[in-house]
Amino acid sequence: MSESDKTTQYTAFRLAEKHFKNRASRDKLPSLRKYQDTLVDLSRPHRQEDDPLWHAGWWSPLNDADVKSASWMPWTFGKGKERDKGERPELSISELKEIQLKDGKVGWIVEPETEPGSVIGYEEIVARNKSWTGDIPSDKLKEKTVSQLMGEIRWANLGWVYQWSTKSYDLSREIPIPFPPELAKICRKVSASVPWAEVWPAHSCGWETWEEDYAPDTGIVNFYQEGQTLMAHVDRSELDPARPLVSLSLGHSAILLLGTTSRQDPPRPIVLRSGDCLIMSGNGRQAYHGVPRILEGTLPSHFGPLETDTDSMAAIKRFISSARININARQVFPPGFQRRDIT
Ligand SMILES: O=C(O)CCC(=O)C(=O)O
Ligand SMILES: [Fe+2]
Repeated sequence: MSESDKTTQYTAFRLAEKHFKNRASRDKLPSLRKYQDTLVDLSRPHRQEDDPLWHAGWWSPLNDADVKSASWMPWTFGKGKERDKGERPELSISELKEIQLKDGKVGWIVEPETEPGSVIGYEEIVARNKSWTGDIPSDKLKEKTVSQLMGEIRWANLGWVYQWSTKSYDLSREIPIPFPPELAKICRKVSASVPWAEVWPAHSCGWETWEEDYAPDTGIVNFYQEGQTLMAHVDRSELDPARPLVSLSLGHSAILLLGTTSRQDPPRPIVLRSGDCLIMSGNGRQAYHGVPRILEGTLPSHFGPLETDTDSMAAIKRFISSARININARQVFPPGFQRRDIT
């Protein structure tokens, strides 16, 4: 089978995943050239020197290993230090709508082509969640030390217990793991800072009440070691298909691919740095998305160890030194719905 036959078997989403996943060129981040027209880089710092991505050489022509054409070379005009690293091109995000957030910060609206999701309804979601069987550890598993497990942990639950393999919540338990009130406060504050009428001027997807009643009750904390990925998916196990999902990034930067309702459409790469916040809401909740790459060498310097670190802070910093953490807060039960007896 020829190379071109092989590539036509893949969806556009899969091809983008393969591009960003590719670690064949050691110490080289994937080239951005193919995607630069659509790349969203949320918090482009004013000084490149302050940007761990720049330090990691993301913008360097040396990282264009997979591109043979020499016709695109904004790099060649770099001076001094910049010549070594490559100059960061002015990537345009001008086609994105910029919004003034109520807390004075700036946000951007990315509109994937998606249809509104249908309200699944309590019965269906309960039926779906009934298929949750819990995790039965295989008896072939060997004992592991805590540090071995720390390298393997993929996610933890806050609130209702979520199982990635079945994409369902365990609603059989009466009381979920408590959702940390401080985290709920942060997520509510983030959501309240969004002028929703400007985000959804032509749709009513329920945003009119979010300022009062958005209250995340569940969070998935995803842990990614360098080299680990999250495949394309849509999160649709929550009762309301449109309510905000607040996603916070910590540690290494990552590429999140944001597609449409079809995997056949090419996704848009979004750089998520430590501290970035992505909110998925309304129709946007129906978009395929995934994380094909943790960008090595991009840990902000403030995660470096300090003499004064407590033991727990030192352990956290050791973990994050090769990892990214994503906190993904959702509201499973909108107002008026509660877990009913489903047994
Ligand atoms: O890691 C991320 O940024 C995305 C995680 C995600 O899509 C999810 O938890 O549903
Ligand atoms: Fe997701």
